[in-house]
Amino acid sequence: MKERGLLIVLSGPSGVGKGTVRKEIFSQDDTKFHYSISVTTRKPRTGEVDGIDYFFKSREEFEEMIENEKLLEWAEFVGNYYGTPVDYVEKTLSEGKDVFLEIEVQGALQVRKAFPEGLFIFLMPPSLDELKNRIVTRGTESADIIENRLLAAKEEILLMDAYDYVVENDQVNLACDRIKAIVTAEHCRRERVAPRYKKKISEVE
Ligand SMILES: Nc1ncnc2c1ncn2[C@@H]1O[C@H](COP(=O)(O)OP(=O)(O)OP(=O)(O)O)[C@@H](O)[C@H]1O
Ligand SMILES: Nc1nc2c(ncn2[C@@H]2O[C@H](COP(=O)(O)O)[C@@H](O)[C@H]2O)c(=O)[nH]1
Repeated sequence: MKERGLLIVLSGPSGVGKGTVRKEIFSQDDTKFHYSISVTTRKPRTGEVDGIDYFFKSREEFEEMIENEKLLEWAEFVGNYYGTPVDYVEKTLSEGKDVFLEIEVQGALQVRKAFPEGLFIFLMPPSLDELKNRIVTRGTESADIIENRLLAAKEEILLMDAYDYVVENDQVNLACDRIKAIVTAEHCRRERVAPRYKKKISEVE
């Protein structure tokens, strides 16, 4: 039977740079991760494409997916539903490929329960002032939604201890390198390299 892939979960407060870091990682030639496209009831932002950025659904459609157990996890975040289609994750992992989720904290904690063997990374802003600066500068949300996302961020940051790693996103390229190094180390630790070395050691003994 094929060895299952690694489930990598990148989470953190709104505006910290999860999407930016994820896109940078996926733009690099050596990336072998498979991005799980989420489902949301949020309206598309300018430039966002259905089936690439998200699968955009109505609330009724989303609730039907919950009802039919089509989601690995889901959360209502500042007025919209977000969720991870379970079939894609299961199929891709069973093909031995690594799956990359970019999700908020409530969802990540649900995935932790379903996949305790996953790799959970929390992306941290250099400061709360910088987080606010980033989300305001992005210019995609109204002032009241920004306020609510920043309020949520304060609660979310308190949960960082539930993650395996905390990575600071001070500079995009550095955050990407840190995440890629963590995944490589995790592969070595888990199954790829470690058993080979264990075998070599037992041969010496
Ligand atoms: N290291 C960085 N330094 C400066 N600006 C950054 C950095 N990383 C991301 N940004 C900027 O911060 C803003 C928010 O980034 P991004 O949309 O990737 O955040 P996010 O965590 O995915 O947000 P959300 O959870 O709301 O989708 C963007 O304008 C992005 O260009
Ligand atoms: N629990 C989940 N959270 C998700 C998922 N896809 C995205 N997200 C997170 O929602 C917030 C808001 O996203 P935005 O695109 O409206 O800015 C952000 O933290 C995303 O990471 C998901 O499938 N499940």
